[in-house]
Amino acid sequence: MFRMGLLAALRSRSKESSAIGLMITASHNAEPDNGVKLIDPMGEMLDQRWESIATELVNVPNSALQEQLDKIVMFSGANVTSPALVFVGRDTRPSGPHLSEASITGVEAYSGKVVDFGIVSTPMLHYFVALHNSTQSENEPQPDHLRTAYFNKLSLSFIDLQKGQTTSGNYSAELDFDGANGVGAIIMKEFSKHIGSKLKVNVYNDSTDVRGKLNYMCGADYVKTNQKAPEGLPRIPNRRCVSVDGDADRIVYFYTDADGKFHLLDGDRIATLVASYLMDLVRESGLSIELGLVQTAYANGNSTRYIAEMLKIPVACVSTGVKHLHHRALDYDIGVYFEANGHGTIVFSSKAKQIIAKAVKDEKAAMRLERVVDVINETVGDALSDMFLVESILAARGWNLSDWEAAYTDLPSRMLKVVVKDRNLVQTTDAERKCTAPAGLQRAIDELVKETPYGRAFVRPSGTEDIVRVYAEASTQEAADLLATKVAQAVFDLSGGVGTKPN
Ligand SMILES: CC(=O)N[C@H]1[C@@H](OP(=O)(O)O)O[C@H](CO)[C@@H](O)[C@@H]1O
Ligand SMILES: [Mg+2]
Repeated sequence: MFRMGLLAALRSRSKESSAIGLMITASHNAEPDNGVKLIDPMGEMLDQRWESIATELVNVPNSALQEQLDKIVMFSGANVTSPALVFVGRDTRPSGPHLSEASITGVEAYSGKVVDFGIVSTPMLHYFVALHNSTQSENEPQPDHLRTAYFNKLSLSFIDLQKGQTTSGNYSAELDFDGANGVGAIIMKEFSKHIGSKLKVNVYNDSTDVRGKLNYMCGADYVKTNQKAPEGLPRIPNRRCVSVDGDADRIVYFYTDADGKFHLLDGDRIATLVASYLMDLVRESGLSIELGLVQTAYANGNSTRYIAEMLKIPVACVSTGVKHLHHRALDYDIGVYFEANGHGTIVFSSKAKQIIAKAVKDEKAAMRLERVVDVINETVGDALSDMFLVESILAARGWNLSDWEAAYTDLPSRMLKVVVKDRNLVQTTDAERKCTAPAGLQRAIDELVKETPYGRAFVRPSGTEDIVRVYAEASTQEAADLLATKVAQAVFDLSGGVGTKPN
């Protein structure tokens, strides 16, 4: 953390002293885990070329630290005598204050200036960085002003989007919120003060309970991975529920029906809901704006078919990781991107924003489009901002969750992990949908998929854990489970599996 403080100060200097963000969080992972996310001046993720620089910097021995820093200075052309500014934030982990202190010490050791925001969500810090650099870069940073701007931006546009709703239909303005015992719960309670009666949000898993550990048996990742409701929420039949993750950049919706069956509405569902709504607004307002959607290979096959065949919206598939989705989404006038796990947002080109702003005077649909631009945190996926948008769309359509779910039926799927000696032995191409190494693995997968109706499967090395991930889908859950297991066995046999063979 200390060295990431140094690096953030250096990065600021390499970017004309713009503010750089340093967020201490391990997101959806277990409470004892830790991590750090660096944020570039426009609020985007750290430039990919700096990822390896960061990795090298944390791994050199103390004796080589200065020399390594000098190398980065040379590479980046940073002027070491110019000012540096770093915005620091952290999630609610018990390790946070200590790690935050270490990173602040790093920035200050390199004569950088720190603004410490304390506990914030990851998307908030992204937004603060972007807003400061784009509007206030000449002035002293104003933390309170930035915070207020964030809450106002989202809540005022949400309130506006709720105005003039004619019919509520099956929509009810109340939901149960699983805060994962993290910062999402704190932020949601703050928002409730701003949005008042527009939406009643019952916040659970807000870590007031001493047993409430971050992400433990709750949160968006738990719900998505286990395909079941989190602990800590009442089981009210058909109640609309949401779960966010530990740093509130992911969100999924779910409900339990009257028969006790669990229904998940994940990132794919949010993407299709948002894209179809935006498409309607664009068509209604007659604007010439090109809309596109970006997914990864983990998107359910039926969501992709629905987007391409029913919505007739162009859909692209890219490698896992938000940085890839975000980058590709920038190719469209309006780019909607979501990972199946619920991390995503919308990006609007400046051309799209101009066209919308011009049309606002005489077009109701354009006016709503403009409000959508405002309710969205374009810098990165933001659970709260995404929730406000989904709520506005459900209200406008008069939908409950089963109305939303009726658009298409998910194909049953299964995800497995395989521990191997060296995950880098597995190499992929075609947005990770095919593997090129080890020899014979792709042929084995192809054979297994051929035997499975509606079968699809792929494997890839995780970018965040030392494992190979297996994904399979098929027309039935049994078939998806079987396909995933057989593919996992092939990975185990051909890529140096460790421990017991998947069964
Ligand atoms: C299948 C899956 O959910 N993978 C996650 C996970 O990446 P892996 O590279 O699969 O470990 O963590 C990433 C960071 O949170 C997230 O962007 C991504 O979607
Ligand atoms: Mg997260």
